[in-house]
Amino acid sequence: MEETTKPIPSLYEWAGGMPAFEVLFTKFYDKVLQDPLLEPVFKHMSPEHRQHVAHFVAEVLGGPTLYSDTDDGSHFKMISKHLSKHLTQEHRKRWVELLLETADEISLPDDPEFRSAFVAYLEWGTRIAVINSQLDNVNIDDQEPMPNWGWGVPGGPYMG
Ligand code: HEM
Repeated sequence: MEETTKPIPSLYEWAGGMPAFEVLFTKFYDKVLQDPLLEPVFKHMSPEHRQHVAHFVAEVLGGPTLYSDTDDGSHFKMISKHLSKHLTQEHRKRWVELLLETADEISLPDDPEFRSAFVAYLEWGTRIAVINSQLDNVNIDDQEPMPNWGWGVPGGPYMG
C-alpha cells in the first residue's frame, strides 16, 4: 500500500492558530502588569500592544501577515519600538519566564519538538530586543523582511 505523508504544519498551525496567540499574549501581559520588575517597563504600553505582539509572533511562526499588513508593522518598526528602553537581562529572563508559564497555563502544545523551536525563537527574539534597547537608532534597513522561524533540527511536531 502506498504511504501518504502528512504535510508538516507550521509552528503557528501546531500552536492552535491566531486564537491561541491572542489568548497567550492577553494573559501574559496581565501577568506582566502584576510583576514588580516588568510593570514599570510596560505600564505605558498602548492598548493595541497585546494584539500587535500576538500578530507579530504568529506571523514569524508561519501565520498570516497581520502584523505587516493590518497593523502596518514591519521588522524595522518592531525593532524601533525597543530603542532606548535600556532593557536588562533580568527584564528579559522574567519576560521569557512569564510567557512560558502562561503557555503552560493555556495548554499550548508541550511536545518537545514544538517547545524547543518556540523557546529557541524566544531566546533569539528577546536577546535581540535587549541589544536594540541599548541603541537610539535602528541599525537595519527599513525593508528588512520579517523573520520566519521553523521547526529546526526536529523538522516537525511530535507524532508519537
Ligand atoms: C520575542 C521577543 C519580543 C517580541 C517579538 C516583541 C515584539 C514587540 C512588538 C511587536 C512591539 C510593538 C507593539 C506595538 O506596536 O504596539 C513591542 C514593543 C515593546 N516591547 Fe517588545 N518584543 C519582544 C521582547 C521584549 C522584551 C524581552 C521586552 C522587555 C522585557 C520588551 C519590551 C517592549 C516594550 C517596552 C515595548 C513598547 C511598549 C509601548 O510603549 O507600547 N519586548 N515589542
